[in-house]
This record gives sequence, C-alpha cells and structure tokens, in this order.
Amino acid sequence: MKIAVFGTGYVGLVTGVCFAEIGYNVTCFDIEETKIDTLSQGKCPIFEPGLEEMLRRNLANGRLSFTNDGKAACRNADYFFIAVGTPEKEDGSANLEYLEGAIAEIGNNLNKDAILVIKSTVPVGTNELVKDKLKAIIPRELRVCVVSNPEFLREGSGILDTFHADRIVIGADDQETGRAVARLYEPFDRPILQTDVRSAELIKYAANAFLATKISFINEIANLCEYMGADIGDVAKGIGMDHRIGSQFLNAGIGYGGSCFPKDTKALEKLTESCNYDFKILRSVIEVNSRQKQQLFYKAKELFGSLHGKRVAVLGLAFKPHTDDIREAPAMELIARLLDEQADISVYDPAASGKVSQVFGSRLYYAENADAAIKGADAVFIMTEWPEITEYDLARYRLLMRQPIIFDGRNCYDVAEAEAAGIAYVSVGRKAVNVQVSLKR
Ligand SMILES: NC(=O)c1ccc[n+]([C@@H]2O[C@H](COP(=O)([O-])OP(=O)(O)OC[C@H]3O[C@@H](n4cnc5c(N)ncnc54)[C@H](O)[C@@H]3O)[C@@H](O)[C@H]2O)c1
Ligand SMILES: O=c1ccn([C@@H]2O[C@H](COP(=O)(O)OP(=O)(O)O[C@H]3O[C@H](CO)[C@@H](O)[C@H](O)[C@H]3O)[C@@H](O)[C@H]2O)c(=O)[nH]1
Repeated sequence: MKIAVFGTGYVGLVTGVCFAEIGYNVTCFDIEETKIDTLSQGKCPIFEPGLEEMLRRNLANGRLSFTNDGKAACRNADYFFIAVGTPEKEDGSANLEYLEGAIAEIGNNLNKDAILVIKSTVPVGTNELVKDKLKAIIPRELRVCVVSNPEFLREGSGILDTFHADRIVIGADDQETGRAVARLYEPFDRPILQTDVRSAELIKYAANAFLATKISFINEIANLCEYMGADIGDVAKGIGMDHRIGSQFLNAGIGYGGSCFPKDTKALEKLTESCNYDFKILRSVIEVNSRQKQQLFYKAKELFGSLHGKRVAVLGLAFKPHTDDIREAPAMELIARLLDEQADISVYDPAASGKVSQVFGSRLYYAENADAAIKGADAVFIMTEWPEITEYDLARYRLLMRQPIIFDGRNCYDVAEAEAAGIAYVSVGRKAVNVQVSLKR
C-alpha cells in the first residue's frame, strides 16, 4: 500500500513522517525543489524537537521518500493526502490555488483507483468542488473518492499531537470510503469521529474560531482587570477551575498569531457572507485580537511620548515558543510600529531571528542572546514566552538596561517581585508597578 502526501510544509511533513513511523510506505511530493532536496538529505527545514530524528530514521529504513516528480509520486498510490497551503487572500477568503495545482497534478497522473484525503483547511463545500474537478480530468474507468480529514496539530508539537490526538475527524459521504481512511489511522489508537464531508470541513473552522474566541474573551477580561484593579492570573484560574470552562487557552497576552487562527477566523467570516449570515461573535473576536496586538505599543507610547531614537529590545519573535514560525506573530507587528517611530531596535529569539532578518534585514540588530539584546536598552518588550525568556533573571534587567522598563506581553514575572526589584513593569491584565500607563480604548 502506498500513501502519497502532497505538500511538505508543517502538516504534510508531520503527516508523512508519522505515517512512515507506524509502518506505511510514504512518498511526499512538493513543488519546491529546494525543500525536496533538503528533506531528501534528512535535513528538516522546520524547527520541531524530534522531527528531524524521525525523518532520518524513516528515510534510512526506506519507508519515507521525497520527490518533486509528480508522476512518480502519483504512480500506484492508493491514498493521496493533500496538505498544501490555503493562505489568506486579500479579501480574507482562503486561497485555493495550491489545492487546485495539486488536484491537477494528481488528476493528470492517476493510474489506478484511489482515495484522496484533504487535510488542508478548506472552506465548506471545497471537497465537492475537488470531486467535480477530478471527475472532469481522470480517465472514465478510474474512481477517486474524496474524504475530508482536517488537521488539528499545533506547531511545535506536531508529532506529539499526532500520536495523542484528541480526535481524528473523517468526513465522507460514502461510509465505506470513510471506514477505509479510519482503518489507516487505527494504529494511532485515537478516538475517530466519522461525519459527512461538510460537517468535517466546518469542524475545523469551528474549532479554531472557538479557541480564538476563548483567547479574545480572556484578553477582554484582562483589560477589564486593568480598569477594575483585579488580577487576570487569579481571574483566569478562578474561571478555568470550572470544568465546564476548562483552564486551557485562558492565557491573556498580546493576541493570537500564527499561520492558522488569524487566517481561519477571517476565512470563516468570509464564508458566512456566502450564506448572508452575520456571525457577530466571530467579527468581535477578530476585532478584539487586532486591538490587543497594539496594546503594549500604545502603553509604551504613552509612557515615552516619542520612541524616536530610544533603544528598544524585543525578546521573542516567533508567534509562540518552540517554533521558528513568525507568520502573524505579534512581535512582527510591534517591530514594524517601532521602526515607524524610528526606535533603535535589538531583537532576540532562540529560533526565529533568521526568518525575521529575511523581512527586516539590517534595520534591526540581531542579538546572540537576551543579555546582548537588552544591554543599554531604554525599554524591553517580551513577546514570546520561550522558557529561557520566562526564566531570565529579573535582576539582569536592572544590571544591563539603561533604565529598567519592561513591557511584558506574556506575564512572565510575578508583579510583586518586579516591584521589589525596582523595575518599571507593565504586563497584561495586572497592575503596572513603578510606572503608570493606560490601555488603548
Ligand atoms: N501549520 C499548522 O500548524 C497547521 C495545522 C493544522 C492545519 N493546517 C492547515 O494545513 C494546510 C497546510 O499548512 P502548512 O502550515 O503545512 O502549510 P505551508 O504553507 O507551510 O506548506 C504548504 C506546502 O505545500 C506546497 N505546495 C504548494 N502547491 C503544491 C502542489 N501543487 N503540490 C505539492 N505541494 C504544493 C508548498 O510548496 C509548501 O511546501 C493549510 O491549509 C493549513 O491551514 C496547518
Ligand atoms: O491561552 C492562549 C493560548 C494561545 N494563545 C496564542 O494563540 C496562538 C495560537 O497558539 P496555538 O493554538 O498553540 O498554535 P497553533 O500552532 O497556531 O495551533 C492552532 O492552529 C492550528 C492550525 O489550524 C490547529 O491545528 C491547532 O489545533 C490550533 O491550536 C499563539 O499566538 C498563542 O500565543 C494565547 O494568546 N493564549
């Protein structure tokens, strides 16, 4: 049995590697030649602990291979897993051009009956369009069934999430095809939910929209805490202890980023237009997030008046720890604003500096470590809660900065400790100490 995976981005790579790990024969195809070359040499272009070892192991045992030859990838494949990107278009809707490219490649090279499984996040109704497109290209005697199998892994923990998935959703209009895909997943021994195709497509958007809602909700409560003199740490803990609410995704901060929540919430909003439905909560979630991303900057502006010529250090650039992904990272938006203000910026991230330098080039100073970034700074912004940043000794800010002022978007430090250390400390949803600032309304 042969599995062909289309797309070797994060999802495609983790899917291919994990299927090989449980014993399947997997060929991964991508249109990017350099990516295929790198992967064929056992080098992982993505930062994730453990992924490169698993990649190498399965290359060596012959279960995993990479190619940019579409014909070779398709030949004799029983299952096609589509994991190409579905990025945001300018109007917020999902761009399906990569999906269309993959479908054309498969349609033109198919040589036997197969099952096509769509892992990419796609608007409701896309699987049906894919089915129609394929039907129009493939030889009449061949049969391809299309199945929706949305992916729920998180960046940085993709392998763990695959082997410990809360659920595997399989949407098929033909029960037998759905069961065939379910059997493929049996070795993972995780709960499987079989649904119709449209429900599976919507589950993906609904899950991301719900998680984004939880984040925007707690960020609004954090803002209320600042106005009302409460502490978001205690409030989040107090509500999260109710099992009906749950404690996860209640970390207030500088808004959600990454390659999924921002694009998928906007795509779902766009999708509601097609049925003329006003999804009021979702619209607010998006708005709240965009305002939240600006809060720390506004607080700094209020404090300094002008940031022109100020030495500013940004600690943490990735949209979250344990990844080098900077897509929609709050730090990127902050840096753009600081550059507009003509601040003098040094940055540090354990993994993402290389990617940031491809965007901002020599306009930033890329420090080797946190010490070098904050040395001589007038202000520090903490944007990603990497362990080495959350564990960074408070006393070093006093020692190394020109004046110890921290804008902490991830609530890394205890407020009382920052106060006792004589640091001007501004965090989210907690009282500012040794300084006075207010929120942007
Ligand atoms: N990144 C995540 O954590 C995550 C999690 C769940 C779901 N998703 C969804 O999964 C999909 C893929 O996400 P990603 O982050 O892996 O994307 P990505 O943009 O990192 O990678 C997509 C890959 O597809 C390749 N590609 C484009 N056209 C192709 C074609 N015709 N044939 C073969 N390969 C082609 C690109 O070269 C690229 O390597 C998206 O729909 C995304 O929304 C992503
Ligand atoms: O309490 C929280 C939790 C997360 N975030 C932020 O939310 C964003 C997304 O975080 P996370 O969900 O951990 O990362 P992703 O890798 O983007 O994963 C999400 O997006 C994927 C792509 O669709 C889905 O598959 C996953 O289930 C879903 O969690 C990041 O900016 C986090 O900083 C918060 O601000 N507060």
